[in-house]
Amino acid sequence: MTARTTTAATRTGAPISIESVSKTFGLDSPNPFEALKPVDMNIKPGEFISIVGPSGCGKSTLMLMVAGLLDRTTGDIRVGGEVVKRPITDVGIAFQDHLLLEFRTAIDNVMLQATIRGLPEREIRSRAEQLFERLRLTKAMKKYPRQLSGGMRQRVSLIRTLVHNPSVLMLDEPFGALDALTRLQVRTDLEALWMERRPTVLFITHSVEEAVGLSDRIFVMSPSPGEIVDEIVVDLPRPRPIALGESPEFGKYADRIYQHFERLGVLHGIELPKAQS
Ligand SMILES: Nc1ncnc2c1ncn2[C@@H]1O[C@H](COP(=O)(O)OP(=O)(O)OP(=O)(O)O)[C@@H](O)[C@H]1O
Repeated sequence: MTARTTTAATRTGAPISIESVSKTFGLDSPNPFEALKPVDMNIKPGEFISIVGPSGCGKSTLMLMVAGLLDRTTGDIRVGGEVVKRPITDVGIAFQDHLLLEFRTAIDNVMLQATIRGLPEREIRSRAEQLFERLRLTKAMKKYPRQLSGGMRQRVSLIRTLVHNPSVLMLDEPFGALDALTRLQVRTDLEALWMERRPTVLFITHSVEEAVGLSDRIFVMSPSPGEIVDEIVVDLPRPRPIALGESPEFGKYADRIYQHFERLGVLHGIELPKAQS
């Protein structure tokens, strides 16, 4: 797939279609391992999708296949209408580990996107500076990662993921290592940034609260080998409040996901919150 040539201002989210995509590792070995059963998803341009499921169910495997970083065993994946055959370029990817280079300042870490992708440096620097300001991180721009808190580092990583204004964002547990308060802050920042330009987002999380707080649609996966057991449309207004967990609407969505986890043996002996009507 070639990088799109549209300017940052005009780019919008790309549709993603996933048809009967499965993954078995070590097919040629004596002990092949089925990590993912066939999965189907149709993601609309600019949609915010979460995938929730227990550890090891194949969430990251699916994301890596959509990004073209891992071969699929069966099925078809299209991003922006093009079949994924190699790593896609019009994408921003963030993982739980912020992966900032220690010997580069925050702004220089972000500017790596321009260097690696051969993008116009002035345009990207100006957008980077706007994003630092937007996330109240202007003072952190010239600091090195070791001089920043964990939450600041993760937000710098988010800026690096977004600075080239990709059509698709793939976020694999990006808040996993953060404390609860910082998670709330980064979640709010992510929703606000997404609402400005609406890239298509694939968000992987263990957190039911984050999935409901951020998504247009949630795909719930079974334990390994993973398959999709439910698809939930989250019909809540945006921006969503920080204290969403206290609202009855939130309770209904969260309850539905927890019921799956209980039925599938992921949760045992836990008193589930009763959805209020
Ligand atoms: N390269 C590989 N070779 C063999 N098995 C692998 C490989 N990569 C992943 N797996 C296995 O596939 C399964 C799914 O892994 P994956 O990382 O996709 O799960 P996950 O749902 O993202 O888990 P977590 O939430 O813990 O990050 C796991 O059992 C994992 O050990």
